[in-house]
Amino acid sequence: MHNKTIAELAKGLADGEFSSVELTQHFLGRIDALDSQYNSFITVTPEQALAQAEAADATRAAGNAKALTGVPVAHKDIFCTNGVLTTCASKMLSNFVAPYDATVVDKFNSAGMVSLGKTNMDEFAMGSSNENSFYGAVKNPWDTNAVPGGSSGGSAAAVAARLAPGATGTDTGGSIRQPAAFCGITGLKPTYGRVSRWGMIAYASSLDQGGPMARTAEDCALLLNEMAGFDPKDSTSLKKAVPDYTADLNQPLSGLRIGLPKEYFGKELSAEMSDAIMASVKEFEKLGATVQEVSLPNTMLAIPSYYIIAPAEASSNLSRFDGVRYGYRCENPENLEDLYKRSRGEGFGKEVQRRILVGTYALSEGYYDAYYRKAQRIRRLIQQDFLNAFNEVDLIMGPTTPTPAFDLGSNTDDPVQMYMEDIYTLAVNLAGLPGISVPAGLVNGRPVGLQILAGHFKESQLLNAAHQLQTATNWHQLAPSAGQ
Ligand SMILES: NC(=O)C[C@H](N)C(=O)O
Repeated sequence: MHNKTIAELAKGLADGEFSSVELTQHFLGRIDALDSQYNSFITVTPEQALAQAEAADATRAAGNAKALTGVPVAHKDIFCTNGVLTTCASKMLSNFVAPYDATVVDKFNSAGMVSLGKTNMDEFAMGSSNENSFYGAVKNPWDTNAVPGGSSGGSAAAVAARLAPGATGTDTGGSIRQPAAFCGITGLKPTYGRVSRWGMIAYASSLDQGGPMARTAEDCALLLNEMAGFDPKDSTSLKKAVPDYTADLNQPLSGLRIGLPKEYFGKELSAEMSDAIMASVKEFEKLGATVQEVSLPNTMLAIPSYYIIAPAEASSNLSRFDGVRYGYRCENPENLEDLYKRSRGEGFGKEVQRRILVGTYALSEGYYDAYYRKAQRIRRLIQQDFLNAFNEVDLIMGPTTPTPAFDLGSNTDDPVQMYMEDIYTLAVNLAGLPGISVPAGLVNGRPVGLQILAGHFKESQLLNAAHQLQTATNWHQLAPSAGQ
């Protein structure tokens, strides 16, 4: 059962091949038996999952099932879940039981879906390797010496190891796409404003966006159908009708214009990586697409710009964790200042503290113009680069990451090297665009991802291209031995 896609599971449920309770028990059993190897879950909720599964089976028996009723998934532990521990992988929130559901969680529940539990992540979504978790690093199911990517590393590892058929993720600078690439699954970052951020613990509010992670583009389309839509509780969610994302999956690709940014194929990309990506591009040519070079001249500025803007917003968002209202509180504070200092000093991990310091500095008087304002101006130029390119082509393609998954511990002493991992993903968030990472084969035995980008709100086009690739090739079916 665990090797079936969400589309196949939905069909199996509809055809009465198995019940949601059976399916849910099967995945809970796998988590129990296998997750000690990967550490992909922070919290597993078997009782709630089985209650939801029973309710789903009853709904189906009454003839009221919807498309994904009874399908189990996992939620990144950044989404608030009513009555369930919601930690953001931080000691700061290690005692926080959310009193309400995030809109995304609520939508999944209303669709009759089952939540297996909450997945591990980099603390407050800050990281590219899932090594910054208070609950310990997540291991890549393809090779437990390798990182799964971050920050949605638990979601990616759980899906790759077949512990859940799909999961939610969030992407501020690559956090869905990069772990999807490292774990050999498919992950979609929607257009900024497409999915509600309400109840998704804020990191950098002008960049954060939730999205689906699953094994196939078709499954991502099914999940996005349930996630997307206007939410009056999120002022940045957009009032725009949600199409059926599965409707265009089989559109032919003849005449599709693909742009390859020359900046994405520079010397930081190895020949093996480039060959893997070009093999996918060749498949699109066979499907009738044309390929041309495009330029995104400000690509290299995405890293310095993002790593000012994201920490600046984080320093403001994370000021709410003060040891007073909720979350971790230090023992025996001497006075209010001591309470703030020690609660935050003890409750936040190193990388989170680094970003709060960088962000506070960048926003401080005298430095604001030199850093924050400048970063925002660069952001505008980066967005313009994409708009110019999309005048010439329909989709942009390139690698999701410069390398396959690196070894655990290999970048932890060098934050700048870790930030460099995000070179191809950050600009997409700065521009608010949608992007998808799809499996594109293996390099040195570890998965690599092809990133496909489209104009604002063109998720259907991305999913169509990704699905056609997955119809013509079988890279998305490769499984780590753990998943067999
Ligand atoms: N949150 C993300 O999208 C990951 C990115 N590497 C960051 O640390 O900001």
